[in-house]
Amino acid sequence: MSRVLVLNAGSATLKFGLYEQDACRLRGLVDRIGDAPALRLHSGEVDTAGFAPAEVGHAGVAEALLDWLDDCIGLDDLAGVGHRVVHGGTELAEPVRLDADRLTYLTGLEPLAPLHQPHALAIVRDLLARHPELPQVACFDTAFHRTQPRLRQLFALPRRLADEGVLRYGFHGLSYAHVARRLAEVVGPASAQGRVVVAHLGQGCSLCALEAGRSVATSMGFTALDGMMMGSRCGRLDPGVVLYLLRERGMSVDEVERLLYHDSGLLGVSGLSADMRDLLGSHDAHAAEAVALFIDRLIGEIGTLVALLGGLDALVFTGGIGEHAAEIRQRTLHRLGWLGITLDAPANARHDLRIDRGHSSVPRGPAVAVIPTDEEGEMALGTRACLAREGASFPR
Ligand SMILES: Nc1ncnc2c1ncn2[C@@H]1O[C@H](COP(=O)(O)OP(=O)(O)O)[C@@H](O)[C@H]1O
Ligand SMILES: CC(=O)OP(=O)(O)O
Ligand SMILES: [Mg+2]
Repeated sequence: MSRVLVLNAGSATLKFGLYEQDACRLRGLVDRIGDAPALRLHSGEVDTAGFAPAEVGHAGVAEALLDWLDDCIGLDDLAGVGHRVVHGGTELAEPVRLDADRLTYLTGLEPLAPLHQPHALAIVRDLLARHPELPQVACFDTAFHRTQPRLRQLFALPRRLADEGVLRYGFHGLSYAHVARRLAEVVGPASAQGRVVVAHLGQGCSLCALEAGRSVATSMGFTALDGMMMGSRCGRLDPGVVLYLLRERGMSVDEVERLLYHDSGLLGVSGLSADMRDLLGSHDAHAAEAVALFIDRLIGEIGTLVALLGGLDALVFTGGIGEHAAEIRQRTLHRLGWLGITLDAPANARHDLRIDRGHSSVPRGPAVAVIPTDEEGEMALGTRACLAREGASFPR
């Protein structure tokens, strides 16, 4: 039976899935990297006792996971391994087999995604050393957005920089591709082909405008720092702030990078936590302000994309916060009544697939949906398609 393993090196977690044909056979993640790494399987098993020591960081955790997978499932006889590599730059816009040239190209993009790209590529190299014959495939967050019109990819910077690749790329494309795949079933074929805004709200947060199921605009840009406020990233920021910190505060480039990627967002404003659950459960005034800012920024991002789309047929929430935080959805939707949105509060509290009132009675206003994301499932599809296309010894 041909089996594909997928690995998703996110900013805070390392997720994996083992797929046999289209069925997921084993799924899990390592979280609390850098603190107390624990391996958790979706079946409920948890290995916290010495899975990997706290001090090993991303590379050590990946090594421990590969050891575990080697023992547990035998990596050698897989048809291939798919990796989430967030940045594919201008050249790579669909899943590709990894070879030395492509690895070099993708390594050159590491500064554009410092929380993700280096970790994913370190795993590729580790696997290459262990199992040189094993086909490895990169699946890109940026790929889904490469269909965007040129205007949406441009910064208002001198033209030569755009020619050199300083463009808005957008991220979370694997998540958006999965949502686009499920849209028709959840909101109906007409709305799915219409003007749709998807809010991916996890550790990283971004929004995407879809027309006929294709990305036409998104909130993230050159890097995964732009747009929506996130767990520990600032999102959209006046670039003058960066100049001020560098020149007037004498901060180094590394210190500013740390501030923007690790110390900002929900964590920076609350002073407490990057985790939305902690903030929603807190009575602290700064936690409340961080949540209020998150909602205000979310409404602004939705408004921008609705304006670019010229209207709204469906709004979709996904990602850890989008799927599980009913309070965030309710407080956001409460302020979007002007769009004709109606909220079915009990459905929202239950995290139903459809949470607008138009669903149960006469259709009215845009559909509002909660669609659980599945980046790993999307990567499994992309990896198989790539292996078939690129003529690997597939299926084995
Ligand atoms: N029940 C919940 N209520 C509020 N927030 C939640 C809930 N479950 C998960 N989250 C939030 O989702 C975020 C993680 O999202 P996720 O998509 O899993 O992250 P990642 O980007 O690492 O894949 C965290 O901020 C977490 O607090
Ligand atoms: C691109 C990005 O921000 O990803 P994540 O949400 O996994 O951090
Ligand atoms: Mg994520």
